Amino acid sequence: MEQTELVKPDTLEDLIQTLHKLFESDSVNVEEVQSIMESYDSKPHEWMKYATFDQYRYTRNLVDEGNGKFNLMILCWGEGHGSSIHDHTDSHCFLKLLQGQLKETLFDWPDHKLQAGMLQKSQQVLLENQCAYINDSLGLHRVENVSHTETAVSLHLYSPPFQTCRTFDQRTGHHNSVKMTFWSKFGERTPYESTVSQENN
Ligand SMILES: N[C@@H](CS(=O)O)C(=O)O
Ligand SMILES: [Fe+2]
Repeated sequence: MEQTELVKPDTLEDLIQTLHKLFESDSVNVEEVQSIMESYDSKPHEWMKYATFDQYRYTRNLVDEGNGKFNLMILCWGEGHGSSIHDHTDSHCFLKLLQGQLKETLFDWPDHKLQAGMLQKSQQVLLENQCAYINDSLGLHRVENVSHTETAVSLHLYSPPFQTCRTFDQRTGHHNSVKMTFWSKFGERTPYESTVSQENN
């Protein structure tokens, strides 16, 4: 298989260009994508225009549509904001910290026969510039900004792109399908109508 030469991206723009190259082929090299995302040193002035916060829940801000191969977005987490336990609709999910810290808790898929609650299987704190990876075969996760004093900003890449996911009730293991929306796209606030059903948080 052809290997793309990996050069550390100096800017967010460089990173986006490299990601476009890496996703030209049909197979995704997870380690390669993870390491290129990790090697970008976050510089707030480069992503500031996408970083818009909501008082009540984390926001999803679309940065790039990756020629239809991936969605790249910036998520902004206020103090104490977190997601529900959720899946990633059979896509690859890369999650890089641009600012602050996030706690990621992993869960196994619930066992329908047992009808029991969901037990967490591991937990990690992601630090600035780190890049985590998950897909449905590794399990489900919940992501939280547990800080009471600091916000957090993360860069997420999903391939292929998806618009719905499933959220899970930790106590019962029951799930719901939820539509995922963007608070802003390419730096412009999304009109109100299309943001009303954001429910993964
Ligand atoms: N997967 C979630 C964010 S996270 O909690 O990983 C989302 O795209 O909204
Ligand atoms: Fe997630």
